[in-house]
Amino acid sequence: MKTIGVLTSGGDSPGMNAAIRAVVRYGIYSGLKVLGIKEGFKGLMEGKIEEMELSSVANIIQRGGTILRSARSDEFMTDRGKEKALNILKVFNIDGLVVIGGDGTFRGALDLSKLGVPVIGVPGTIDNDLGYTDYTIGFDTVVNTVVDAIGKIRDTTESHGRASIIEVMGRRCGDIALQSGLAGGADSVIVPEVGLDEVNICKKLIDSRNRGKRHSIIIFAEGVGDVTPYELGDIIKKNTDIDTRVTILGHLQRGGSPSAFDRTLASRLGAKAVQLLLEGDAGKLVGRRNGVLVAEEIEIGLSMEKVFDEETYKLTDILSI
Ligand SMILES: Nc1ncnc2c1ncn2[C@@H]1O[C@H](COP(=O)(O)OP(=O)(O)OP(=O)(O)O)[C@@H](O)[C@H]1O
Ligand SMILES: O=P(O)(O)OC[C@H]1O[C@](O)(CO)[C@@H](O)[C@@H]1O
Repeated sequence: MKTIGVLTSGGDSPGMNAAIRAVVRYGIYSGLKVLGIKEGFKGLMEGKIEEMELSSVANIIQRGGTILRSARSDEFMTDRGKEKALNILKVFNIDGLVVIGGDGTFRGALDLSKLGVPVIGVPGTIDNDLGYTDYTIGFDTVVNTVVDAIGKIRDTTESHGRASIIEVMGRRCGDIALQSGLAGGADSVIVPEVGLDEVNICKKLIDSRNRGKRHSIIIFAEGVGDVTPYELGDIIKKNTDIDTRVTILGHLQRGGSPSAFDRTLASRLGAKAVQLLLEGDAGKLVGRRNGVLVAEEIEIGLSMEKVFDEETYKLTDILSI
């Protein structure tokens, strides 16, 4: 193995830069030439590639976003798109590839692996929606960002005696809502894994109001579906007469400097990805389970079920009585 490429794909996540830095520095330390592929699989198909030096990744460990930029590409999902990508990999003599992204990115990696490309996936997504790893890079930072936002929203919610519904990201996975809900002392957490029980939410609000509680915080995961946070606000007003406000945290959650946890995870996983390529042990996803770094076959890692943390869900409910 002489030359490796690295790309970031899907939604960016805080810590992606730390992972790029680790791949580049560990690669160069190991005697490899490292190429940075811009804009994910799209940039790969278009040959948007440049050599990375030690200095290319200086001063980025603390920065959010991704210096390689990210993209989502439908064309890459076609046979023609993958043919283009394979061609570019040959033109640039890329012997191994590190892709940093979420489950969609890993499905793309699996396709490339089946076509004979030695590829390693590094989990960079805020959603924490992958079953084979306890944490994805970016999740910890986002939870801290959301907890900080909850604290600020709580101040004004309390002053006005309202209920605040705060929508957080996480397409099909309630982990961001769940962890930030517990850490932020939310009264209710609504996640796609459980769904919305508006009767129970209204009952809880009335009970706590009757006990003298002046305000409530409801965390609403964006992937819940049928009812929007605004519709939930209307339902609450109609059934409890409690004034509600909705805050959609949106992309504010994905920016900002990564936490120490995410920087550490990204650094360790980026280096492990390069190690596996050097050992000829490609076609894997790297991650962390029970504090230990792991590597799973891409297909197996993708098929591992993401287990919903019922215990934390119940605890959040109990502690908010
Ligand atoms: N089934 C698939 N087969 C091949 N390539 C795929 C597949 N699904 C997604 N991809 C490629 O991976 C890219 C990123 O996927 P996606 O938009 O789902 O983000 P992601 O990697 O899941 O990250 P995030 O969880 O942050 O959204 C897609 O734009 C597409 O090019
Ligand atoms: O960047 P976009 O295309 O708005 O995507 C937003 C989605 O990406 C994620 O941030 C990561 O998958 C989701 O939580 C969110 O639904």
